[in-house]
Amino acid sequence: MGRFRIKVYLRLRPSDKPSPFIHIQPTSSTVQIDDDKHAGGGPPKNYTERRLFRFDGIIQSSSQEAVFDECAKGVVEDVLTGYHGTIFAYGQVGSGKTFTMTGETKTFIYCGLIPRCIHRIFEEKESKPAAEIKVHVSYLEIHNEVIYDLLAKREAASQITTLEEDGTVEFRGLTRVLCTTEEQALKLFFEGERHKAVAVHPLNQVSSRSHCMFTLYVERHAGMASIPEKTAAKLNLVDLAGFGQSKGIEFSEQSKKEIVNINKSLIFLEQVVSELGRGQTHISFRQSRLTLLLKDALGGNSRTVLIICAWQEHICLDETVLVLFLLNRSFVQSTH
Ligand SMILES: Nc1ncnc2c1ncn2[C@@H]1O[C@H](COP(=O)(O)OP(=O)(O)OP(=O)(O)O)[C@@H](O)[C@H]1O
Repeated sequence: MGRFRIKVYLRLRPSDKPSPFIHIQPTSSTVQIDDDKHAGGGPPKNYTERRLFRFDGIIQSSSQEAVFDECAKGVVEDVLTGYHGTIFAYGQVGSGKTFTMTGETKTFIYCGLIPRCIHRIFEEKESKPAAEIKVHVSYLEIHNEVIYDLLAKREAASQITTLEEDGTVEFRGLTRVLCTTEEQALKLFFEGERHKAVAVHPLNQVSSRSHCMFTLYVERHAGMASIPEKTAAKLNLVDLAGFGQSKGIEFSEQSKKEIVNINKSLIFLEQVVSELGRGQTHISFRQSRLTLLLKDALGGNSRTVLIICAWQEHICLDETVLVLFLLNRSFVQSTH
């Protein structure tokens, strides 16, 4: 299968006092960030040569439903016709990744992409019984470079090993549950959420300390007039742990270890992105659990959407530029 282009969206966390150095041009989907050398802050010196960033879309104050329609709906429709899909959120601590992927779940209007993807898949299953759609789910997290099964007892989870089959990454030992209803899938997702590794961080009271992937495996067992073949595809929904500086902040030994592991795995991710951007023949996917986890998504065998979440506050400007520069350059500049 040929390489699909990865779509990149920027979601800016709402702010009462956005940095005056950030200029958003919604019509051209670009963000211009001014140099702030004189004020002693602003973009890190290495990155000053380029500060205009282009996206497939910029999300500022859209509803959760609008974010689903713009970023995720097309991927889910493709999964229903047999293409693998991946949607992942990346950004600084507290920038809105979990809000984007999970959302606030008490009322549907604030639900994020994962409950909405589940809803759309079961809507299709129920409206087309002749297609005999079967849905399985799994949920894993990578915490300190160990893979845990969020649908099983935590201590059993480190038995999971990764293997590559038919060019896609599979996880041996990971629980996969057949769900016949939307409620069942949602219940498993929320149960898994409760097992995630979280901690208090100065930028976020409930900060994810692990990379999490919820997967829906969708099989169509009977062909139909619109889609004659039987199909099988998976949709990976990934909420990455946030990167962040730890300078000047008191953290426990456990938190320090988590921060080192998170930042290290995100650096490996950026390396892979950069290798892909340069068109290298060998891509170092195997250097961390995270890059292996995202191999399908980045390597071209999947419809992939990256949502970069970012703060607009001036105090976070260095990190915002860094995230835009590192992940955005390979995907977007080469494609527009
Ligand atoms: N677009 C948004 N609209 C409204 N509230 C938001 C938005 N983005 C984030 N928030 C709020 O900001 C807080 C932090 O967001 P969230 O937990 O999603 O960040 P995160 O990027 O997942 O952080 P971490 O990396 O620490 O896990 C939450 O209370 C969330 O509700």
